[in-house]
Amino acid sequence: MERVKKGAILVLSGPSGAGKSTIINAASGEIGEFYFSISTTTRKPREGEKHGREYFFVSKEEFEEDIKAGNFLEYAEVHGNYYGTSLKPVREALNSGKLVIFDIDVQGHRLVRAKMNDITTSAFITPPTLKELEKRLRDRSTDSEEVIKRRIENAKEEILAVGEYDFTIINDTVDEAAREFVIVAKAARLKQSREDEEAFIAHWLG
Ligand SMILES: Nc1nc2c(ncn2[C@@H]2O[C@H](COP(=O)(O)OP(=O)(O)O)[C@@H](O)[C@H]2O)c(=O)[nH]1
Ligand SMILES: Nc1ncnc2c1ncn2[C@@H]1O[C@H](COP(=O)(O)OP(=O)(O)O)[C@@H](O)[C@H]1O
Repeated sequence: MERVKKGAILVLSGPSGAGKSTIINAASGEIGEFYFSISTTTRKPREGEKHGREYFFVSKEEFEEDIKAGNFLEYAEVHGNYYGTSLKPVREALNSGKLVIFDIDVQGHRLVRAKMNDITTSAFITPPTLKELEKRLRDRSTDSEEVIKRRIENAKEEILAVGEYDFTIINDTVDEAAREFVIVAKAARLKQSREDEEAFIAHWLG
């Protein structure tokens, strides 16, 4: 009997400006094949963002339709907007044995844990200090001062959830944080096939 391979999940969370996108991009060539879950959001696109690449940008009404239809694996309100993970593509990627990477907030992480704990690995990423986070958010120049202030206030809450994650990555330099992310992704892959424990045992027994 062939050992059936099923996918695994890697959740990356951290405050706005932590470096989640930067680290995933920097490490993407080193972590083998993976599926990045593109979320749906009611946030307005930033300059340079493309529908279907960073996010699926929808109206509040469309998002609420999707909630009603049961289309989301999880969703949450973050910094005053809705963000959600569509169930269908994630299910397909997991069924084909892929590592699925989520960039979602601490509420989303709790929901994924509640549903798929046995195949989930998680990492919380943060700059070394709140002060450095503020500096990076301002230097990124993608958000208004009002939006930045809100995100900094939320960061003070989000950091309290750091202990809920398997790993913490301190994003001091991009190179080092990306190297650590590669190790975390390898660890996440070790949870592949855990769903199929019974099939594995049957195969092992011969
Ligand atoms: N729960 C949940 N959170 C999400 C999802 N997509 C993105 N987020 C989180 O929403 C927050 C804001 O994301 P974004 O507006 O892109 O800002 P950024 O973190 O500054 O790049 C981040 O903490 C993301 O991790 C999702 O599908 N579900
Ligand atoms: N190690 C680092 N040192 C300095 N700047 C960084 C570092 N990592 C990321 N940045 C910068 O900080 C900003 C926030 O990073 P980003 O990846 O957009 O964060 P997130 O996706 O978590 O919101 C970006 O302008 C990015 O270029």
